[in-house]
Amino acid sequence: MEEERRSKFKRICVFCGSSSGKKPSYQESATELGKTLVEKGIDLVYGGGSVGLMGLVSQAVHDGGRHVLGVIPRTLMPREITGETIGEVRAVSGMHQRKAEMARLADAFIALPGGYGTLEELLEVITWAQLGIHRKPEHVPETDEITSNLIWEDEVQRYNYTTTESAVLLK
Ligand SMILES: C/C(=C\CNc1ncnc2c1ncn2[C@@H]1O[C@H](COP(=O)(O)O)[C@@H](O)[C@H]1O)CO
Repeated sequence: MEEERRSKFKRICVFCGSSSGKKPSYQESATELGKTLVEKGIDLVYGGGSVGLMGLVSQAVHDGGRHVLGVIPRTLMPREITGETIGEVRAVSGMHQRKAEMARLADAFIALPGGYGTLEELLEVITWAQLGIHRKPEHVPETDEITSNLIWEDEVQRYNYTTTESAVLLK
């Protein structure tokens, strides 16, 4: 029974807002996602720190006893920027190295609501998947009205700026 609940993914990367936002259901789903990762025996890699939705997901994973790895550019390390860090922290030289490291370490990616940073991170891993640089799945929950509205899949596909195969990369 325990085995059945286990996921094939060992470590998932979560992209999400460094702000909590003002929609309580988004905050609740961040904590819920953290708990789901714990139930399925999945570790977390993320942008580090305890601010916003990032803090809620990572706290739930950490509280549940799974490994949390935050990848933080040295320039963002001061506590007033990222908040208290939990779990393991890996300092990297910059934003590009952070994204490369998160992508390398994760088996799959989930994006929760967020701003430009979240969207940029998500679009990069989708683009890399489209180019065949990796074959790791990306997922945006349907309840996320922000990101799912911004991923204009239907339009991009309608005007032939992506293939049918690439349009379904986002599951
Ligand atoms: C700008 C301020 C705090 C930012 N602190 C961050 N700490 C850690 N990681 C961050 C931070 N800001 C962006 N990130 C990365 O981008 C994603 C969130 O960006 P968004 O624009 O908030 O959606 C997240 O996944 C991180 O990897 C002080 O106000």
